[in-house]
Amino acid sequence: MKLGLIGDDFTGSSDLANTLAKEGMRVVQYTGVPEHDADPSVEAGVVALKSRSIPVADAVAQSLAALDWLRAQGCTQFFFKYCSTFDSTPEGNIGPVADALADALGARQVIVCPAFPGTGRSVYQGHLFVNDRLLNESGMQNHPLTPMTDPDIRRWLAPQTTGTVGHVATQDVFAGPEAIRAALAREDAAGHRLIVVDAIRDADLRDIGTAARDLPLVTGGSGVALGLPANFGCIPGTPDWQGQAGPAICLSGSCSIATRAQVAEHRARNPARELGAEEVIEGRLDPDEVARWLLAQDGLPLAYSSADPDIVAEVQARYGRDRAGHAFEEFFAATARAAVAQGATRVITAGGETSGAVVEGLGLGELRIGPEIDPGVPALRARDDLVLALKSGNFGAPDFFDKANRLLAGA
Ligand SMILES: Nc1ncnc2c1ncn2[C@@H]1O[C@H](COP(=O)(O)OP(=O)(O)OP(=O)(O)O)[C@@H](O)[C@H]1O
Ligand SMILES: O=C(O)[C@@H](O)C(=O)CO
Repeated sequence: MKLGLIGDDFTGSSDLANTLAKEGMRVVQYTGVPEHDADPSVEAGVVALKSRSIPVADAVAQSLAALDWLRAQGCTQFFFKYCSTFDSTPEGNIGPVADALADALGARQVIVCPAFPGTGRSVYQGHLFVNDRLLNESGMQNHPLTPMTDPDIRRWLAPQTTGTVGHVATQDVFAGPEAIRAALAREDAAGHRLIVVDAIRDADLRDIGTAARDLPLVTGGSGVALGLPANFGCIPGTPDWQGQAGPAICLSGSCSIATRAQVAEHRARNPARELGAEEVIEGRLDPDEVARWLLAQDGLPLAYSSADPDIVAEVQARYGRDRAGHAFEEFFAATARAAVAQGATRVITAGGETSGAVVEGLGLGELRIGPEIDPGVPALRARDDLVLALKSGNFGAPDFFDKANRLLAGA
């Protein structure tokens, strides 16, 4: 293994694996830290954690355990993947995990770059944009777990790290890899270890990748991984894919804007069942029964709890944010388990936390990466009889569920 990657959620990890696979790396996504060594043919190993919204100390401990395993597999460079919308709170977990990994590796000049132009996320003069909106006006200010209320990544990161935050601005990035290297060295000399790097185009990300060739640790969204495989001599290509026959189900616990639009579009033409917060949280809904309902439908069935921000706020005020979140996640995991036990072979999930709960609930250890469905979302093979698509909240075209199902089926 050459490149060792640690993802703070499962959809984000598959987004990252997708980028590396398209750039020609042989990549596998692991659910948590594996207990065995990797197959020697794997060039890039993505250890998917569910560490974005857990207590800081747990996120740090899990990330360090992942780092130990990746080091033991022979990796020479490491990557910490977080969300392209920099999902975190003033306590963490991006800063503390980046600090801990940098300490363990003795790394300096640690790039911090959430940009992902393919999905509209760019970093300009230290500020994160989603398309033409600043992050804090993009809808992310209403995120149920990590509301993002400041678009200045330097300012948002500052309270999360023990050091000071540096910046490599667009004018240096546009000047190419040598200028980026020089700017990183300048920020290092000024005493900054975590350095926010601007990027607004894929070409910028490739140049940053070239500049990062000898850096032990890079952090960011999947975008900044774009330029890394070339440093290992990889050549872009399309991963192989064998379609999977059998029944499909969709599960959505994401309340993000893109998912809510996808749910509305899907519901208009397919069987869809809304999971009521009261019933789920108070344990009055049976996941086996919901799984039976899903498998009894014609068309592509969807079970969802996706709701508008005012409804989510009411649910959280009544039950508490964590209790509500966990109840839905456990419910989706149990429903997926029951549906697969009853014969489902294609499972499409929306939402990072939701997808993580489902993959863990299904006990899937390794995911092989197939072709891209939409930017940031690959087809995944878990077993000979089970394929998945794990969609990040704000990713995907309006008809994502249908599109994913067609590609997973090999149509
Ligand atoms: N109706 C609801 N009321 C309150 N909380 C909900 C509701 N539906 C889902 N949730 C919770 O909101 C959280 C949504 O997070 P999740 O990561 O799954 O989606 P997302 O944030 O849109 O995706 P991503 O992290 O990929 O951007 C989960 O913890 C989920 O259980
Ligand atoms: O980077 C992104 O936006 C996604 O991969 C993600 O992590 C959303 O949960």
